[in-house]
Amino acid sequence: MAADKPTIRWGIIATGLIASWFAADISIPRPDAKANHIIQAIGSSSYDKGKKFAETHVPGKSPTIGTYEEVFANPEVDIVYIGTPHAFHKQNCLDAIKHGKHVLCEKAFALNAAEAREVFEAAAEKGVFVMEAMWTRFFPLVKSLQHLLHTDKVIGEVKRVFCDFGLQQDIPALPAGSRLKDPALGAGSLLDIGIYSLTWGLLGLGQQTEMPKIVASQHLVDGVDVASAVIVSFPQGQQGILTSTTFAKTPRSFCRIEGTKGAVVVEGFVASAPASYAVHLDGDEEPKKYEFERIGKGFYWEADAVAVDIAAGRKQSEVMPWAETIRVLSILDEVRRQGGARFPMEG
Ligand SMILES: NC(=O)C1=CN([C@@H]2O[C@H](COP(=O)(O)OP(=O)(O)OC[C@H]3O[C@@H](n4cnc5c(N)ncnc54)[C@H](OP(=O)(O)O)[C@@H]3O)[C@@H](O)[C@H]2O)C=CC1
Ligand SMILES: O=C1OC[C@@H](O)[C@H](O)[C@H]1O
Repeated sequence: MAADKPTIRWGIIATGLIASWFAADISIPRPDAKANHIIQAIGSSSYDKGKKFAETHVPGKSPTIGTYEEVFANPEVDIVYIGTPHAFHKQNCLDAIKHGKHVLCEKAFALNAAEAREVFEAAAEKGVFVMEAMWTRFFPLVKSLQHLLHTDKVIGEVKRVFCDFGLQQDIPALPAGSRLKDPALGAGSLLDIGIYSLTWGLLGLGQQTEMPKIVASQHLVDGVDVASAVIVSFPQGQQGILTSTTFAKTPRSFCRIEGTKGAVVVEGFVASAPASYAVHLDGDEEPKKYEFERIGKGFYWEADAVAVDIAAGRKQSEVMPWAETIRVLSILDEVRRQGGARFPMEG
């Protein structure tokens, strides 16, 4: 373990898909890691699930297995990683914060902006670090793209971003308790995958912090949105045309950013770290391709950033600050207001 880097001890709550990806990824030895990551504790609804999770995804180590509450109360845990369904994020965050733990909570950070505000107020009062795990914002590809678009302005003024994310999930065929089907768990394509289209749209259009004008339409099946189409418009005329669906797997996902001098196409799956983007400048015969390598899936980029922020005493990330989580959720709130998707606990 490198002594010149911060060391952070994680408590992971939930043993589902994302928790398994996160645990495996931060355990990968990386020469360029910015932090040492220790998985200190696993919290689960079932001891057996926790034990199996540890054996499978944290092999050779012996994290403490317990309930969520035991993870929150564990003095050897610095930060709690929350990988539960959307509907539980607010309470899980509040419980962790109450025990003085830092928090990294999966996207979507909460069901709506009001819930997120409640969590950030609690974090500010307790003086702990909290961040939404919108890992996309930490990809080296995304950082490179933002620099190319907004610092070097290689394609001129960005005018439009098109982003679509489709995942084929046969929602009616899923079991009743699935987080993708049950509105009480925060189900719906918008919070699950539409949030990626929105993220690429906001990042592609620039660093605006204001709320855009929003026009949205959703298609609901049994109260769950299976398709969402959103147009965000900013005062200078920039527009994001941002869609998501669980009807079909759209061809490897898609993101195209158009400027006054050319366009950028992001190639690959926009929810996992894409491998490349291509810059098509007006008048050029061939696009210029920028390629990015990674090991594992790439969750360690956000985890490293969190560890570095905490070691520096910061309470928020500059890359995914509280105000941005609230802005994203406020946009999603408005999309659902226009589109009709409601969660039962919202009344
Ligand atoms: N960043 C990314 O790429 C991804 C992010 N996500 C996000 O991660 C979160 C979880 O998604 P995912 O891992 O796919 O979900 P899963 O359904 O695979 O896992 C959720 C886990 O939460 C726990 N849980 C607690 N209460 C319930 C309940 N009532 N019903 C179901 N599970 C419960 C369970 O763990 P236990 O029983 O051990 O307590 C369960 O295994 C979501 O916010 C999602 O948007 C998901 C996939 C990818
Ligand atoms: O964040 C996500 O990305 C990958 C998808 O499989 C998953 O449903 C979603 O939560």
